[in-house]
Amino acid sequence: MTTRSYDDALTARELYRFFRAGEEETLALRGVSLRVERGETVAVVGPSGAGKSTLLSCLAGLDEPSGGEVRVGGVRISHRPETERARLRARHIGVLLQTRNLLAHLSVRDNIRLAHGAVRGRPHTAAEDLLDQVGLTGRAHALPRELSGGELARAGLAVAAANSPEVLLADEPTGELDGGTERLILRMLRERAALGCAVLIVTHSAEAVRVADRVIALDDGRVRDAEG
Ligand SMILES: Nc1ncnc2c1ncn2[C@@H]1O[C@H](COP(=O)(O)OP(=O)(O)OP(=O)(O)O)[C@@H](O)[C@H]1O
Repeated sequence: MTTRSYDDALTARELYRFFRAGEEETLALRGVSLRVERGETVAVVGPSGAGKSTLLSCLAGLDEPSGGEVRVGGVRISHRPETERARLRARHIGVLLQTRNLLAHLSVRDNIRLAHGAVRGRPHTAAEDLLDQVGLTGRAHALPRELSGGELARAGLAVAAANSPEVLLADEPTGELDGGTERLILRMLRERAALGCAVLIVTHSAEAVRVADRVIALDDGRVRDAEG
């Protein structure tokens, strides 16, 4: 039996995020609180504009919430200088964004190796094993521009998982995949969770929702419902 502790979880408390453009103000997050335990896979769902990507960016420390806080392994990542957030992210968090996360001039394998080198002393999974897990064996030497949308997402996931992060965050990891490849990716994410990772995915996929331990529904910047 695994021992679970509050500090091991990814936690967000009362997150607010306002955007101001000229006269116009958008409240993308209106007091979102959530928690993801080690070993747990959580799916975040909701209509377009609900705040899902904004939430993921705040959880990853890529964006600063206007209010509230985010903790990873008990350590606050929000409301810190960007360099500190980047250091914490490199050490503890793997993130796949909708804009994807590969450097254009490096092959898929070199992108993974770059992620390996980002933090010393962390266990990392060999590039070949990661490519196998995401179904990209044989594409190690490809440049990002030579990959399809679905392949880019899978390569990005391999990079996100390279340093065995405690928290894995992925925005639409299976959005452009056929059924078989989607199941492969969901299995890879579940395996990461089984190794003790806290996995959170933003998704519109019914299959991803089905395999998640828990679903958090966002609507208009608020958590509407939680099941599981
Ligand atoms: N940088 C920004 N500046 C201004 N408004 C923004 C910015 N980023 C997001 N928003 C607004 O915040 C709201 C939430 O956007 P977000 O991208 O988080 O939604 P989403 O649920 O991920 O949508 P989708 O499913 O379409 O990707 C939207 O109204 C969006 O227009």
